[in-house]
Amino acid sequence: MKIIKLTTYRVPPRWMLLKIETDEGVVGWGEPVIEGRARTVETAVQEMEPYLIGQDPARINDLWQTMYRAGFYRGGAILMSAIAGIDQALWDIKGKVMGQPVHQLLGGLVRDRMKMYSWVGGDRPSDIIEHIRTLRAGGFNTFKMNGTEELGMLDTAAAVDKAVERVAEIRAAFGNSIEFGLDFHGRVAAPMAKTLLRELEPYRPLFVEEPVLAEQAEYYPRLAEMTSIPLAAGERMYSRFEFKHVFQAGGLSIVQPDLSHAGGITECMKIAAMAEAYDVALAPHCPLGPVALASCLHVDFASYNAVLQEQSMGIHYNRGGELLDYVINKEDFRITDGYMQPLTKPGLGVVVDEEKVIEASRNAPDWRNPIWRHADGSVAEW
Ligand SMILES: O=C(O)[C@H](O)[C@@H](O)[C@@H](O)[C@H](O)CO
Ligand SMILES: [Mg+2]
Repeated sequence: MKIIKLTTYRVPPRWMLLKIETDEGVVGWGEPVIEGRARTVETAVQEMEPYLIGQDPARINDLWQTMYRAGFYRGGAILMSAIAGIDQALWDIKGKVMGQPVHQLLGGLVRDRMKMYSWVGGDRPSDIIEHIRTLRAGGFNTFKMNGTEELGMLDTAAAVDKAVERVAEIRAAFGNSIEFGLDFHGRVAAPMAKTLLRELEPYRPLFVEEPVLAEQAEYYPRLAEMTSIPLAAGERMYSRFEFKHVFQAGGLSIVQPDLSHAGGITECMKIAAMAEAYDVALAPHCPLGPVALASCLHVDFASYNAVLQEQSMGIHYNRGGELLDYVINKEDFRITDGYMQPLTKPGLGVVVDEEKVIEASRNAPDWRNPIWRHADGSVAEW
């Protein structure tokens, strides 16, 4: 079997789907994308084509290593997202050829169902209580929200109180009947992280995500020393070579590699194994589309230390397109009592509505995240 064609489709709300065709008619789908840089990743996928056309899609490991090493320069958000989506599509092809869901090719199920969580509250966390109530009625009991709005490197007690009050309201409304993670989203600089973590401690969030920016990873162990709140990060780390420094330094209780940013299934399985060796939990990041989510789930169902899975149904980014809009087998993505079952169709288990994808790709908007500014006019981390 040989790879004969790669086609990318940028589609609303902010995703990109990749179709890899073979000379025997087997097709694989991937989701190579960096939110807000879809066109850049699209060019990177096109630049990877010479390594793939005419090659045997079964040789995923060789194709992965060639894409990673052959161009001399390597790593980073763009190239690793391009490799990620291609890798996903190659696993999709392999599963279809072998008539097996990908998790079976990864050693089979390590659990019967996977715990999912849902975003609440949007960019500027508001009316969270109602949002949690609605989602709880649908069976979720684990949530994530932004921990704060924009925050200065040195901000006020009032700004800290505002962030803490929101969390206090949640505990007052729901007690310990729900769990929630707080995503600092890189908005909190090191000087403020300690204060916020200390003030949030009594409310016992399930985790705090990106307590500081990934480029400040050396703070993770120091922050972990001063809080009992589990610290999580990983969506802006792109290979096992980046994660290894974090495992060695310690500080993270949970790693959140993104299956569409960190080299795909092949790489994230290696990151998951490294994490297990350090007793670090796995909670793949996935605010994206169905192929990215399916790829996460196959890794989750084959990884002992997978504890939680993000999914984008109803997320505040999904304007103009929802998680399952391009999926024919929507019933396979049902979430019951906050859990998903394994995807059992051959490959990744996503039956893509290609007509809808092609139609939606005709005038897909170029999604960009908002540019926030502090009161003094300087750019704020979004
Ligand atoms: O935890 C999450 O889902 C992420 O922080 C998410 O909010 C961002 O990755 C966003 O997709 C960037 O455009
Ligand atoms: Mg996040």
